[in-house]
Amino acid sequence: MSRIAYFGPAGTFTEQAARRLAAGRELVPMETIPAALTAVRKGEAEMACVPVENSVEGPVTATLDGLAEDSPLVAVAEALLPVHFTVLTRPDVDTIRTVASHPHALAQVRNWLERNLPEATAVAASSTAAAAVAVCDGEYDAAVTAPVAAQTYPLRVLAEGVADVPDARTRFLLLSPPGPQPEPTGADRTSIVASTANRTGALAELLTELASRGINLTRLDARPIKGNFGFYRFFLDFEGHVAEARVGDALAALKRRCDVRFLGSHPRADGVRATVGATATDSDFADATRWVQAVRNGEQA
Ligand SMILES: O=C(O)C(=O)Cc1ccccc1
Repeated sequence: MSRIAYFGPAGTFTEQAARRLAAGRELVPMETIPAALTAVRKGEAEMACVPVENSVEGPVTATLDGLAEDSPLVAVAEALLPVHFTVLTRPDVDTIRTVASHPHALAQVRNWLERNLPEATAVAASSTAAAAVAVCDGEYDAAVTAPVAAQTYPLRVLAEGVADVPDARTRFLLLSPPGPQPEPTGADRTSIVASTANRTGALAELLTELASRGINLTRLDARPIKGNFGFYRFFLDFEGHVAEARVGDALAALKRRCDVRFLGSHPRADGVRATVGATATDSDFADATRWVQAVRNGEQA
């Protein structure tokens, strides 16, 4: 059976996403996001499941950096999970002085903590489930976790359904080494990372390549290139699939301009169909290519 490495330990939100994306496969928890990616790069797992962005806190930077560096991995599927939290404590604790969780989780329950546990100090843990493990071990008094952690660890539920922003969601990716793409569905997302020269208009030119081909951008993040202060990589997600003419044409144009790494084309979890700009359909591109060929052959002008 193929192994799927996921950002663990058991009881993380990512485990729930991995169960949805890779049902029936062997799921192997990894302590960190880089460790999950490394397991795939070393061939110890076939794929990895990791969080990539959150509707409240934005990008998961360990995932973005991990995708830009080292050997390429591509996203073949994504899951979108609603994120509300459970607060767990040991049955013997009566005063909560410390609350641990993943920084993204702490950021999403800040108001709740201020109102309900104003005396408690928030402590960052590597994941929500790692915080639960630390509470079991007596390191901290409470953990902000995924609901499933209440079934995974012998802890007492202090509060459920905790979320400062009611409709918060996190998107997760299933990553594999480069290989055949999932088939286009009409509701796909393509992701790339581009490093441009640091000069006037460089980013605007990249965006224009997409806009002029009728491609709708869904996310843009900048991350510093480490060891090179003031220089950035740009992570771009946009509607469409590499198999579609407008996307292939845009990727070729970007490749001529700068350093580009393809991070995959896969169906969107929300099923939102791509809006294709007028004159940017596959048949528009095919007609134009045929005309150029005919001109070259001296058959048309
Ligand atoms: O720590 C977890 O459970 C994760 O899977 C990462 C995470 C943290 C906070 C919200 C969503 C995902």
